[in-house]
Amino acid sequence: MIPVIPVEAVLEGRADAAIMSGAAGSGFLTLAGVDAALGLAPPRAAMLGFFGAPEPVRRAVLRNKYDPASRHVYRGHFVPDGAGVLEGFDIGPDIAWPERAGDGGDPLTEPTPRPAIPGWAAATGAYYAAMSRLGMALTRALLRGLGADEALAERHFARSISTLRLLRYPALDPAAIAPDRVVEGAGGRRFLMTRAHTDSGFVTLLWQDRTGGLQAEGPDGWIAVPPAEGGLVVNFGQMLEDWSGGRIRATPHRVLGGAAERFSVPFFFEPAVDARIEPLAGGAGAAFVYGDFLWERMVRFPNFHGVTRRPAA
Ligand SMILES: O=C(O)CCC(=O)C(=O)O
Ligand SMILES: [Fe+2]
Repeated sequence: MIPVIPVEAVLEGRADAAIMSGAAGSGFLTLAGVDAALGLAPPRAAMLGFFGAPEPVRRAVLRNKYDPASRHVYRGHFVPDGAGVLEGFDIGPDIAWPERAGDGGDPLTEPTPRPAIPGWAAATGAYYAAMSRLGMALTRALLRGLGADEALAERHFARSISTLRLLRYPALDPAAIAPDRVVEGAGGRRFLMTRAHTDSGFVTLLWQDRTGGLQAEGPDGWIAVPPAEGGLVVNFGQMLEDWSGGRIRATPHRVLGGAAERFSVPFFFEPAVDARIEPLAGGAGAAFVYGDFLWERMVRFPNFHGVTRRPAA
C-alpha cells in the first residue's frame, strides 16, 4: 500500500508521521495536488518540449560519450546506445541558480548545456527550483522522523547537486527486443525498459505520464506504482537507507513498457558535492564525502560506463 499525502501537508511540515510510515514501509509515497499547488504543468510541458525539438537542437547538447566534440560529461543529452533504450537529458542546479556551476574541474558540478529552445531554460529552472523546495521539505521531515538534527538539511543541501532528468521511453519493435528484456506476467508479455535498481541518493521525486509501467518490489513480488494525476511519486535512495540504518527503505524498482512511448521526469534530491556525511548519532559506518559516493555508484549505470572524473585542479 502506497500512502497518499497532500503536498501542502509536506510543505507545512504536518506530514512527518505519514512520510515516515511510507518511507519505512513500501518505500514509496504519492504526493497529491503538486501541480496545482506549485504550478508545475506549464513548465513541465515546456521542458519536455525538448524531445520534440529538431534533431540539430538536441544533438548540440549531447554528452561527450555520444559526441566526442562535446565537453559535457555529466550533464546533457543521452541517447540509446546498446546499453540502454532510453533517451534523456540530465540537468543540474545551475539551470535555476547559475552561480552553482563549478569551474569545470569536476563533472559533478559542470554547467548544464542549454538547448536553443525559446523559454526552455526559464521553465526548466522554475521546475528545478520547485522540486528543490519539495525535496528540502521532505528531507526536513525525514530528519525529524529519524530524530536527527534538522539543521543538517540546510548544511548538506543548500548547495545540492540534484539531478533533474527528462526521460523518453520509446515504443519498441517486439521482434527487436533482446530476450533478457522480456518479462512474462499476468498482464502478458512486457519489456524491461529500466532494470531493477535502487536510486543512489537521498530522495527521488518522480513525475510520470499516464502510460504506467513503473513497479516497486514488495514482499510478494512486483507491485504497480501508478501515475497520480497532478501528483508525484516519492521514493528513497540507497544512501538514505544506509545512513538511516535501514529504517528508511531504498526500494528496488523497474519500468516495464515498450508498447507505447512514455515520458517521465525524476528529480534526484542530493547533497552538495563536498557534503561530509557523518553517521547518524549512534549509527554505524564511516563518514564519507557525497560526491565520491555518488561517482562510485553512478559509473555502474550503463549511461555512464566509461566516463572518468578528473580531480578538481
Ligand atoms: O521512469 C520512471 O518511472 C522511473 C525512472 C527511474 O527509476 C530512474 O530514473 O531512476
Ligand atoms: Fe530509479
